[in-house]
Amino acid sequence: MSRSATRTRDLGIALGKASTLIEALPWLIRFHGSIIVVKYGGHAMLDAEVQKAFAADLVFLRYVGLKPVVVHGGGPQISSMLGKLGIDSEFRGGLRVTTPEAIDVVRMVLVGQVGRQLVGLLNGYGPIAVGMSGEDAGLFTAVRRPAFVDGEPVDVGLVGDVAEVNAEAVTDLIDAGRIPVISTVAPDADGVVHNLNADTAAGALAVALGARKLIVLTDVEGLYPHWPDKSVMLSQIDADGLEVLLPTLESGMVPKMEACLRAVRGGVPAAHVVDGRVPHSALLEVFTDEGFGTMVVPS
Ligand SMILES: Nc1ncnc2c1ncn2[C@@H]1O[C@H](COP(=O)(O)OP(=O)(O)O)[C@@H](O)[C@H]1O
Ligand SMILES: CC(=O)N[C@@H](CCC(=O)OP(=O)(O)O)C(=O)O
Repeated sequence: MSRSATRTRDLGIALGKASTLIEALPWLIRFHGSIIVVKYGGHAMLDAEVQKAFAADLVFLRYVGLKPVVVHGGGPQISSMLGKLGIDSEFRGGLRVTTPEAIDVVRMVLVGQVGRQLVGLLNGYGPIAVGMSGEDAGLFTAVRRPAFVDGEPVDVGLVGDVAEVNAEAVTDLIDAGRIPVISTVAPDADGVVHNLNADTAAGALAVALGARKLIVLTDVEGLYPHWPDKSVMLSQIDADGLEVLLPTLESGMVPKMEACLRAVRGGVPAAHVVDGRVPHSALLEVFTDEGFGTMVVPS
């Protein structure tokens, strides 16, 4: 190739990069300064390369002027540790049956293992991430909740809903330019530590922070209304429609869609369920308008 042909090709590549950057401008203007709560599910974090891409996305969002907050799960990681200790995992209505023996393992894995690992990945870019659990600075107060199976309440042990959020525990960190990374265990009013489903906690936190978006990264493309039939995926659903669909949903989708509903009913303009196995899915969700995953909007 001649030198001038090489130069023309290089200019073409450079212009392509500039156009990709400039395409993000409307979204940068729209979301500048906004809090975005990103729930990172345990199933979406099983691939090391995708985890690295997730960390890069979050740091990118922060440096272009958004305020990302991470709420992480760790269901498969907890089940794996319980298995090593000879304890079986049982889920009812999408929630782990949590015995006093299991809660210690849940806390150890979420706070001491998964949370630490994410903080480490983010801090590979500089001292920006701070890990905390619902126990820190009174972030969450839990209240014991049952699961619902076929519409009936079922006791699942030390499992909590979020009764109260001390939003300042997180906004102090955001104001200091940090990315909070939140593990979802929390004490109830008597100080007894409960296991909070991470979707549930992310929905409640998004409301308390007045977030602009809740993004739930999971291991499925979005919400399938006729699951396990995957012929139809909903790209958008409003709160009333979701409320009707909720009783028909099963397993992990129940707390996820309940959380999205809680978020939009509580004033969050949009909640998205997105395939976190796709590298850079968080970034793609913020900077594109093409209906990535399922978007829940207010009615
Ligand atoms: N209606 C549905 N649409 C999509 N996925 C569903 C549905 N019902 C159940 N699922 C299951 O829910 C899973 C996601 O929930 P979960 O395993 O708790 O993920 P996470 O670890 O991301 O919270 C999917 O992998 C899928 O198997
Ligand atoms: C009560 C309850 O089910 N808690 C969850 C907490 C972790 C979580 O939510 O993890 P994912 O987001 O990966 O599913 C559990 O023990 O598995």
